[in-house]
Amino acid sequence: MKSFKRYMITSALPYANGPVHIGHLAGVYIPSDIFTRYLRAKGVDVISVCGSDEHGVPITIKARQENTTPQAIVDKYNAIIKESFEKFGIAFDIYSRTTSKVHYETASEFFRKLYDKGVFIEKTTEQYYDEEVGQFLADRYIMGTCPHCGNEKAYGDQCEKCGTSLNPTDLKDPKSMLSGSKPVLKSTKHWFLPLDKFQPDLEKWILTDHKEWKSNVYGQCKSWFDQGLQPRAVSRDLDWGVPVPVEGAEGKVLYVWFDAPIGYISATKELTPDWEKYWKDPETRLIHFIGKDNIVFHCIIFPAMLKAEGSYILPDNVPANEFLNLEGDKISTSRNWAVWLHEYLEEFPGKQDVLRYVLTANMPETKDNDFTWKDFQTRNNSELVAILGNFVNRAMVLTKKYFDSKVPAIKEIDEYDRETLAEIPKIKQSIEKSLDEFRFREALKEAMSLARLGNKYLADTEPWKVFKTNPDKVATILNVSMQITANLGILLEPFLPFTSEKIRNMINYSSKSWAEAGTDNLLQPGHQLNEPELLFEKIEDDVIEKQLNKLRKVKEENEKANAKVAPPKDLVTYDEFSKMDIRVAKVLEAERVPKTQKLLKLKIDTGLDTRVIVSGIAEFFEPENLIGKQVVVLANLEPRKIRGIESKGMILMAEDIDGKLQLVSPLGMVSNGSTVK
Ligand SMILES: Nc1ncnc2c1ncn2[C@@H]1O[C@H](COP(=O)(O)OP(=O)(O)OP(=O)(O)O)[C@@H](O)[C@H]1O
Ligand SMILES: [Zn+2]
Repeated sequence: MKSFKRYMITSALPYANGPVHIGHLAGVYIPSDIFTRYLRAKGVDVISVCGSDEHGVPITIKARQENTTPQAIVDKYNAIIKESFEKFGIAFDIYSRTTSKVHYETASEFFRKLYDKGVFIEKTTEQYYDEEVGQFLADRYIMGTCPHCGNEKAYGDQCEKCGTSLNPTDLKDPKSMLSGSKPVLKSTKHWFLPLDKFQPDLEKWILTDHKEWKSNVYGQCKSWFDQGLQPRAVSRDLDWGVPVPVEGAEGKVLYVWFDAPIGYISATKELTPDWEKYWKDPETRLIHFIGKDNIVFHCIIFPAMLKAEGSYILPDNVPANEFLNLEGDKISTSRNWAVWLHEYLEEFPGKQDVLRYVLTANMPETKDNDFTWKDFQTRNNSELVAILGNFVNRAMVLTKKYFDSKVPAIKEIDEYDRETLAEIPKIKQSIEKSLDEFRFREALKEAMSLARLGNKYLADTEPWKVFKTNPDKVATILNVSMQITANLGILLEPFLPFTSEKIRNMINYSSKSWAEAGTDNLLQPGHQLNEPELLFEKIEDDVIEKQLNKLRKVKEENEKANAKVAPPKDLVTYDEFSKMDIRVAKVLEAERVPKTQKLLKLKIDTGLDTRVIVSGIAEFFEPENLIGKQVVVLANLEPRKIRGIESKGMILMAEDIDGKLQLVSPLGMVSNGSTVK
């Protein structure tokens, strides 16, 4: 790898329309923090910046909903987010915000420079305009009927029911969300960044020159290139954001994804007058930490902007993570399905490192991953308490008991002691190798293997049994144990900064310099230790149960909020109803239709005959559980071929509001073929 003089680390700017949750930490801020702390411990010249992303439409919508101003919304969440990061030890050099004065100037100048160089394409397009309010409507401000699925609450950019991405003009019966009126099309001018022109350069830069990037990142970039890059509008008709700094752009602001990444530069500018060195000197290694939904912005759009500007370096790596889920469901701010950091801090005071540990151990590095409270408890109790905490505590307490808290000198040393000490530099090396490759889970595992080593060493050597007969042996054992403890104090620092500090305080060794770790004589004989202190405590079942109950409540509330009974249908005559031949039938055989997810093939006895019905219920029933059950069927439905199988009739089901199906069956025994009327 090319060697660099300094590092510029950025972490995705959290969007200031809500607090931060465990997904944010696991996806972006913990990896960024581990990496930064590691570099600092090595004495590398590094700056790490972040800040709140405070523009864009969702913030204006939230302000409108809460009857307040966008500024009030971002002030509130910026403060909460900033404090959560500080308390979790996420050690940015600066946490800024995109509403800062420096940012307005920087983003404005950046746009202006590209404009003056003639980079942009100017295009006039037709866009929806709300005549009552006198404002162009952002895609998210338009609601209408989805042309694909008929959902009446589809947005101008996407139908959240069927997932199709839309243009506002695709919607049937569009309505302005500002006034409820029908919007009209009106022409408006915008500036587009011609990404297609940058494609050859970007493609070579990533696909040829950065084959070492994580495969999830590389793969996503490749698929963007394969589709072919298109010009992208970088301005919006909106009154919240950085005004487009050119004539004739009144009422227009920079697109939030044009403005946000420039926030990294502005934050650096606020931090140091030396900022240009970190952004423009090719000897700086620029690294963006982000989650997977931000890949295109950091690997394609922002680099295109930087290239167009001309004086900036491009990122050397973008080690994006996949997503963290919570108890099997996608984390969601709007559905309150999250573990919020500010709440965790109140409910688990002093346990920041436990969460840091669990989130690192489960980091969604190569695929989406799940956070569960049960796993949180297990990792705390059987790893942090039983291994790391137990080892350090034993080493400290025994040294206090036998040697008055002074590190004893090695007297006699055997093969096992030597082998144990020889592991220390090896473990340090593997941690480094993993960190250098952004494999944080692996790195943490290696660091913990040092604690495991110590724990096993003490269990095997049993100094508490040996002291009476051979105190010299015990001196050696505890010297070895204290060397391991001291190494843990340094090597754990990037991962568990609070615990590492506690260890270093206990052993009276303040340096966390990475260079010092990896040796077997960090603590000299006679070195005075401080009082032992417990590092972790057991987490009991009731604590976990409380968290699970909290989530259950959220689920129930969401279900209630979404509960919607299907609308009534038109009236039918008795004649129409009586045409339906509805019968009780018994399931004789049931099997899955091969190569399908949803279909079951059922053989049933209708009393009239034995026949086959294909039913789309495989997601809800195991075939063997249906056999022998009485069901209700519409017997005279026209036969239909499904997957080559003739299906005669339909099994009736009750569909719950969440889409789950239940069989309909007579309450008492009746014979097959009984009619339902
Ligand atoms: N569940 C998650 N797992 C991993 N990374 C995440 C997760 N949620 C958000 N991120 C990442 O955190 C960074 C900041 O997120 P941002 O504030 O933009 O929120 P978001 O993606 O809108 O999330 P949310 O909808 O939950 O608020 C982004 O890089 C994003 O990819
Ligand atoms: Zn739809």
